[in-house]
Amino acid sequence: MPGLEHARPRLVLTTGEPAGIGPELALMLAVTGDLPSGTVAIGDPEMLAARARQLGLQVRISVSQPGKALPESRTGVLAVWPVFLDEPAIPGVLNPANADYVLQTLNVAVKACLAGHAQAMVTAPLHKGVIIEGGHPEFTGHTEFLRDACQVSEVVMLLATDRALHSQVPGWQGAGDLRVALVTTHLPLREVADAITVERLRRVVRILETGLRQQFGILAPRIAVCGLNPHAGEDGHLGNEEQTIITPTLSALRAEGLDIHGPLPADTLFTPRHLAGVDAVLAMYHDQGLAVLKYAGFGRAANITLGLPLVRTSVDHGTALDLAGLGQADPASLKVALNLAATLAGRKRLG
Ligand SMILES: NC(=O)C1=CN([C@@H]2O[C@H](COP(=O)(O)OP(=O)(O)OC[C@H]3O[C@@H](n4cnc5c(N)ncnc54)[C@H](O)[C@@H]3O)[C@@H](O)[C@H]2O)C=CC1
Ligand SMILES: NCC(=O)COP(=O)(O)O
Repeated sequence: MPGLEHARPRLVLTTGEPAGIGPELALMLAVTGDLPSGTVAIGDPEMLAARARQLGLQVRISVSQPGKALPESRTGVLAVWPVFLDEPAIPGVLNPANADYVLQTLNVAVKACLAGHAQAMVTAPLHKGVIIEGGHPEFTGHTEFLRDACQVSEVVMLLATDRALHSQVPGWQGAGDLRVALVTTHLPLREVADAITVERLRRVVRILETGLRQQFGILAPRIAVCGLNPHAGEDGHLGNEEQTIITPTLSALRAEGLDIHGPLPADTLFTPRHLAGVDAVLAMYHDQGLAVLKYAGFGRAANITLGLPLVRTSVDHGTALDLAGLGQADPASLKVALNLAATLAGRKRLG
């Protein structure tokens, strides 16, 4: 958009499930002046103003429209592109009638990024179940939604703790700071093994390796890959996916020049000796990788979707309905996600 180009990247922040903690986390960061200055939130302005009043947060909601000039974000001001709720939101109480509202905030963000009105999108948490109940049975998460909205065939979910987000951390040993990517994302465990195919593993490793180089500036990423089964299959006695799929695929990728190790037993891969020198761990499924990541750094990590034509980051937590409307949720992960988005957007612009 000529004439509206920001010195700093514009970040669009979807405020997520309106009954969850997303709206109040955005408001909290506005109060403390921790929103990067080009940030604009997407959500219902009345809901945001009401949540601020309820929590006693002194925030002025400044409404604008995509493509129009924005007031600079500054302490006490939350710039908002409006999307309107279908029904009033009650903190902690899910309402499927607002599922379309949540998806609409994502559509506005994607459109803005693809049109160049924003340089990155950051997502506060949504509730997958209520979106499904609200008439979208195919919905499984932001990651897959963005893959489809951007019309790419594969994306990769990578979570990283705060320090590991910066590739040049001297002496990073992996003992407490991690980057973890997933081969499969939001699938019932029963379906995971069938989803691990040579083709998918190949595509995921390629996207991960490219993302580590291009987005994190790691020249020759070293990737360690978990096995699927206990003890990486125990030579085929505890499952054969390692022998039939994972090992041959990794060997082929190694022959193509990738610095890739495994499959390694997942229970010992996440120990300092095995993580030394490793830039990212590739886990086969959601809880195999994310349980460890969250143990290492819950609340100070961010989620990045690799393989999209736009920059997208997110928090490391969910909607925390038990905390919504109480003002007790910690905004630290949202701050990490916003700062990471600004860094990645800046790099993309330069690169
Ligand atoms: N990026 C996203 O949109 C994500 C969405 N979700 C969704 O969130 C919903 C709830 O998921 P759960 O598994 O219950 O995870 P959750 O992260 O919402 O809650 C797990 C526990 O962590 C606490 N917690 C979460 N965020 C916190 C914060 N910022 N400060 C302090 N404590 C916090 C909660 O109070 C709860 O005790 C699900 O529908 C899930 O799919 C989960 C993860 C990411
Ligand atoms: N646990 C991470 C997670 O579920 C993130 O999901 P999403 O970003 O794809 O919505």
